[in-house]
Amino acid sequence: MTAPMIDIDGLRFRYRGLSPIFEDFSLAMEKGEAWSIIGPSGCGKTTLLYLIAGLNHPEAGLILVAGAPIKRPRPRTGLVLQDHGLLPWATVEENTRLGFKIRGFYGPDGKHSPEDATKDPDAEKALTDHWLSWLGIDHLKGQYPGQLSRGQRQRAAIARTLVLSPDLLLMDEPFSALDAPIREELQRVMNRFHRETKLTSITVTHDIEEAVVLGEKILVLTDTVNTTPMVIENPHAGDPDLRQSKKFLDQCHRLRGLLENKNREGEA
Ligand SMILES: Nc1ncnc2c1ncn2[C@@H]1O[C@H](COP(=O)(O)OP(=O)(O)OP(=O)(O)O)[C@@H](O)[C@H]1O
Repeated sequence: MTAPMIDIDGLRFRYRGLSPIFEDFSLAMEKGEAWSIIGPSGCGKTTLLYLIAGLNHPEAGLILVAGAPIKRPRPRTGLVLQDHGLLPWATVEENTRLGFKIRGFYGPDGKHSPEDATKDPDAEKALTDHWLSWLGIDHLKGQYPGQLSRGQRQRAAIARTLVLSPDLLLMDEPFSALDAPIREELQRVMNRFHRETKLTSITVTHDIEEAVVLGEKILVLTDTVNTTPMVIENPHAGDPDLRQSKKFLDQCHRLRGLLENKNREGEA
């Protein structure tokens, strides 16, 4: 059996002076799975994502990613945030290539760039062209972020992450600032991405429909301390016609019920 992509073992975490968010929390996420994380505001969704990203550090327990304990951010983990974070003075193409520049600056040090990375300008150009075109924004590569719609900016941010060939994709509320039709369009893009690449991905969301559309497995967190993880199996995530199906409505209804119960437990 191959090792899980993410193996969380006995995690304890709290911010200084606050009550614990995770206590003896263990969970495995297998290679190739698409996960959603949902839960009430302040329950620790982003905190968990940042722990997996190596931006937060456990007080106790261990988090392994691709078999190695996480002590700091790893170069092969891709992170997409709600606020796309594009450089306003650089074009879409320059923004997309930013990661290559940073990797080129530091060299293959294992921190900013994988230790086996080699500099290959032709490969970098091919990857940039591929992902800009795959995301449908190649015609915008000479534009600046201020000239793009929000959805186009988020596509550029995704391209910038994907050109670096991550083996794990973490997304924190990536589409929450977008209007519903654009958000649904980008969810379809990510469904297609997962079908084609089978990259392990985790999306933090507060949106029940988004959790059901994107996550083959849905982790439900609670705003009291998280101990035993609650995981909902959601095998129909990514089906192109899911939104129109009864399965979708049923799953959203079930998740809404769980979240309401969890909130009530939190208030009790
Ligand atoms: N850097 C920090 N220092 C101290 N407390 C923090 C920090 N970041 C988050 N918190 C607190 O920890 C708790 C969990 O925060 P987190 O951002 O992980 O929640 P979330 O589930 O992602 O919330 P939301 O859905 O509102 O984004 C909250 O009570 C938050 O106020």
